[in-house]
Amino acid sequence: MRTAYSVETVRAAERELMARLPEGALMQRAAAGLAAVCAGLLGRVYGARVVLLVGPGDNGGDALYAGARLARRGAGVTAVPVDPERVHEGGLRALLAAGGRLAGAVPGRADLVVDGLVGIGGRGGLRPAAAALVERIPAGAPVVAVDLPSGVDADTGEVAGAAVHADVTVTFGAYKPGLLIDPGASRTGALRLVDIGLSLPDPDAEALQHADVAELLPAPAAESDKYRRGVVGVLAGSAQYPGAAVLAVAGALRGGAGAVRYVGPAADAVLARYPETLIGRGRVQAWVVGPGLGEGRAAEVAEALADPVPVLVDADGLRGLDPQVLRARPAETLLTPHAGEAAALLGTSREAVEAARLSSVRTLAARYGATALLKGSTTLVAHPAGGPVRVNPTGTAWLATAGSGDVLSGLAGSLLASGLAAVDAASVAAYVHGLAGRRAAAGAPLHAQQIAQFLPEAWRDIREEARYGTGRGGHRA
Ligand SMILES: NC(=O)C1=CN([C@@H]2O[C@H](COP(=O)(O)OP(=O)(O)OC[C@H]3O[C@@H](n4cnc5c(N)ncnc54)[C@H](OP(=O)(O)O)[C@@H]3O)[C@@H](O)[C@H]2O)[C@@H](O)CC1
Ligand SMILES: Nc1ncnc2c1ncn2[C@@H]1O[C@H](COP(=O)(O)OP(=O)(O)O)[C@@H](O)[C@H]1O
Ligand SMILES: [K+]
Repeated sequence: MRTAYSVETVRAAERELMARLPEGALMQRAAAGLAAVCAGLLGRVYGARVVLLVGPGDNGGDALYAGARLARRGAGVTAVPVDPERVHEGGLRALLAAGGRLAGAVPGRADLVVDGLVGIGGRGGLRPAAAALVERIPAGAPVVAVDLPSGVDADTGEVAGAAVHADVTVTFGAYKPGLLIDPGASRTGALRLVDIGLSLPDPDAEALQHADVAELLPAPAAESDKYRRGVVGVLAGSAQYPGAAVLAVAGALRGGAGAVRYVGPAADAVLARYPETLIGRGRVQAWVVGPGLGEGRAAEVAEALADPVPVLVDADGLRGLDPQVLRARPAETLLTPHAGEAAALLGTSREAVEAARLSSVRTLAARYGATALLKGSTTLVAHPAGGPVRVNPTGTAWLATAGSGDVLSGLAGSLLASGLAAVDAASVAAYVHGLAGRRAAAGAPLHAQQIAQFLPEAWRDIREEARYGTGRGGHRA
């Protein structure tokens, strides 16, 4: 599990550790790790042109001390401060003593740029003086961000105005949620964590990795039968959107349940493609409700919600949901909106949800008393009682294709029916779906049926890598 911690938590852990260490020891650990990553990227340090963008706080201090280490190995290091009156004193002294120099403007050429403008002390978008330095970063020069790309909110991943686009981010002590969640995540490039010895409590966000998913994936026991494995009911599709039913069933058939039961007007289309589907009402261990339902189906949605089993609500099923009804349910509810549907549930705009994904998913879960999976560039899963938000590390923007969400809801519902808790079903489904999407796309456009077709391969890869370390991996960073 990759875990991430809020600024407040990181600061508290830092204070606790700093009290037990000589002054400046933590910053030296950070700078040593940063310099090592920079040296690795440069290959040859001697003679390399390194530019440090230096803000007024300790983030600038880290950059200066790392620059001093590179200068001692023969790099030509130029520090450009945002404000020459406010530069980390010890760091500047170290850099100058190592042969580095101070400049008033960003040089036109660099082999490496180090972004030490702001770290966890940054608030809001970059101010004009800092943003002006970012604009002058020489084209093509690789950028290493110190702790986080300046301009990205460490706690949320929100970006208000200008922000650095890093090729590599070297973060200290712990990942911060903003490094894992878009739009911040798309600015970090490759993530490197430098251990500075912090002891940390429970995380604020967490991302599953192959081994975690492998442990959660259901597998039939020797004495299993189709009913014991769980039956998932799919209430989806309409005369207008029969394909949504087919795609939700396609996902559900590949999600671990022993049988898929379809309810709705698209039975012919479903059977034509998947004759193994059971048709019509009957007992189920979980419901998937909503894909392609169209209008005027509220009574059927209400009927499914009245069944005391876990229910996943997606797409048209999300319209006009009553939080009181969800809160009163004796079993878990899982909502799987995209940003537009989440906006409707929260009474805000799609843009507001996309700009603040973390707070949106938390609010949604708390307000509706349901587990919430917010789809999109970074899929997030929140539990109604709080706790760490799950951040999905797999996926590709090629997944933004019609019907992709229907496959996801079928898959997640099938995992619910096989007994996973809603948070696990949601985050495992997003993980496997994202991996299948990447396999299916392989750099080219894909369509939703392909995602479903690649689910077994993704599933197998996860199990194999966890067991033998032989899979092809699934992590974005
Ligand atoms: N603590 C530790 O043990 C360790 C900490 N470490 C390092 O310290 C970093 C935290 O350092 P920090 O607390 O000094 O804050 P930092 O990120 O440099 O930013 C504050 C400065 O930026 C300014 N500023 C703020 N917002 C801005 C904006 N939007 N646009 C422009 N400027 C803005 C703000 O200006 P002010 O508001 O004061 O005018 C203030 O001067 C942390 O990320 C890690 O790198 C490591 O060495 C490991 C050990
Ligand atoms: N920019 C993106 N990057 C990664 N994944 C995305 C992006 N946009 C959408 N997705 C994923 O694609 C799927 C789209 O689902 P949804 O919006 O419900 O589409 P549909 O309703 O057509 O099925 C979700 O799994 C979502 O997380
Ligand atoms: K930075």
